[in-house]
Amino acid sequence: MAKITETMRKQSQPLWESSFNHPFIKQLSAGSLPQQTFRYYLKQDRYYLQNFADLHGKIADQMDDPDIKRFLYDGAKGFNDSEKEVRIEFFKELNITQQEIDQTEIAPNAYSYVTHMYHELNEGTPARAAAALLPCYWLYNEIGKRLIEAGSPIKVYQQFIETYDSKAFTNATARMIEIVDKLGEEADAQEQEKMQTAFLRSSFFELHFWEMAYRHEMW
Ligand SMILES: Cc1ncc(C[n+]2csc(CCO)c2C)c(N)n1
Repeated sequence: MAKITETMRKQSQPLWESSFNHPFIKQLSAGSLPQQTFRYYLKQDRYYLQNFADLHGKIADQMDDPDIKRFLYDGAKGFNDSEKEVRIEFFKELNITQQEIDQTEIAPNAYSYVTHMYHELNEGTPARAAAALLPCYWLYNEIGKRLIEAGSPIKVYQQFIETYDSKAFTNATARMIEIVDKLGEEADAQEQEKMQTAFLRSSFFELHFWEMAYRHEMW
């Protein structure tokens, strides 16, 4: 039988293709993405990343397998240390002040995405929540791999691309795929379908995250 992540990846292909071809990504690579748009993205992504780390911990609490537990706890912590450091650097380079951060309200799509992930955990199961986390790793890794060759003429955009093509990040993505496959094997057919839906919805919110930033979406 096909691995559950193979099915998920196939089902989400049209959404992922739209992410690869989104003007945000095309312009990030070409260097023509307005800095204001990238600033907007970073400020919104801050909310996302905080909640993403928090969710890793909450899902880990509910996992039985000690290796999976450790990976997820490390993921929550690893984000706090390394990815956050990169972001703090971006904030400095783009003069995003603490005051500006404090004054930024979470935008509709970021709110919906985060709410979706908590819903999968709180009203669903840890396996569905883990499936909801996976596009975050996997889509960004595929974007990183696609963009790395051409790179970007803008320094911060280039740094952004490099973050997601790194060996450490590629390994973390592979491990997260393995985890979701294992949880899929342990699930019955109905639960597998719910995991697939959780993955597909996150893929939708990933696509709309670019669109949200591109349009500077507001309530
Ligand atoms: C909307 C959105 N989706 C995915 C990522 C990428 N990302 C965020 S945390 C993490 C895991 C480990 O660092 C990854 C891959 C992002 N930044 N913003």
